[in-house]
Amino acid sequence: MTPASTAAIEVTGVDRIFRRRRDEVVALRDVSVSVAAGEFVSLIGPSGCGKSTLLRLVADLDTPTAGSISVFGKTPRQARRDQDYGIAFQQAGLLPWRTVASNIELPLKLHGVGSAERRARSDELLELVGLEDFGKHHPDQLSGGMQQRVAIARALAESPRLLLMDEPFGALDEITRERMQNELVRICRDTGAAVLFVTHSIPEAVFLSDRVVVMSPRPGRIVDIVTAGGAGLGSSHERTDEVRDAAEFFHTVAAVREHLHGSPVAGVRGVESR
Ligand SMILES: Nc1ncnc2c1ncn2[C@@H]1O[C@H](COP(=O)(O)OP(=O)(O)OP(=O)(O)O)[C@@H](O)[C@H]1O
Repeated sequence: MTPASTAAIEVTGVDRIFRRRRDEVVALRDVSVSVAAGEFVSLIGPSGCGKSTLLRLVADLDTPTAGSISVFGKTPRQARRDQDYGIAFQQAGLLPWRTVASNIELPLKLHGVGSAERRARSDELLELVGLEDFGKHHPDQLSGGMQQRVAIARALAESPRLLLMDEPFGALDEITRERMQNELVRICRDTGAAVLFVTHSIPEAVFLSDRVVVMSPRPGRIVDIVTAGGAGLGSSHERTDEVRDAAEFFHTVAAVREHLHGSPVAGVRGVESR
């Protein structure tokens, strides 16, 4: 049993260098960051700064050139075997020939869970993401936002303590996107899952996160970590639509924006300079 104090993710001194013949791309250089159990952390930075690379390393889809990564105190490989995390990426990635319910049940089926238990779990998850009437539909009968909710339900199927999400709402219109953000806040509050979330949207990162990790390009490094809670926005589990109109929200968005553009804001609460 992992002690509750064990971090969900611990990344220490990680480099990822892609080498091909004489070319070398330093995608990540000396990256250290942790995500506590139940914490919501976003990665934000310009295109090509290594956000997806970092997420892929945590998900055991790639290995670091240097440094170490642990997930609940285990190697990423062991965490993957133990189904400690669920993954949701930008494209919902649903199988079109399967119904919504059987898409959600797929990870359980692959791990040998019996059909009655699978059905009970998919009913529960469909309700959680507000799609209880759509289990028998096929993905192409759903809107983009509904498909994303199915993908999130599938990522939650094995009750992971951690979600790895790479721009899951990037393809959605603004209204659906805000609705999905509200849903994700509720789901995280209900399940207590930690999240490592990649996004290009500063307001999305600030709305969802306890901390926003700001990265710089070439080589990808962490330049700042903005603590949204420390900036007066409270825990990520308590965010409601009213937060979007709060002065603290605009102030924190401005702080992240200025750090992205490389000029730290003097006197901003909750900003850890690195
Ligand atoms: N398999 C690979 N082989 C070679 N270079 C790669 C590979 N994967 C990523 N890179 C390079 O590593 C750098 C970081 O890429 P990555 O996809 O992590 O960036 P990102 O911040 O997620 O970008 P975006 O915001 O555009 O999705 C880029 O320069 C990219 O070209």
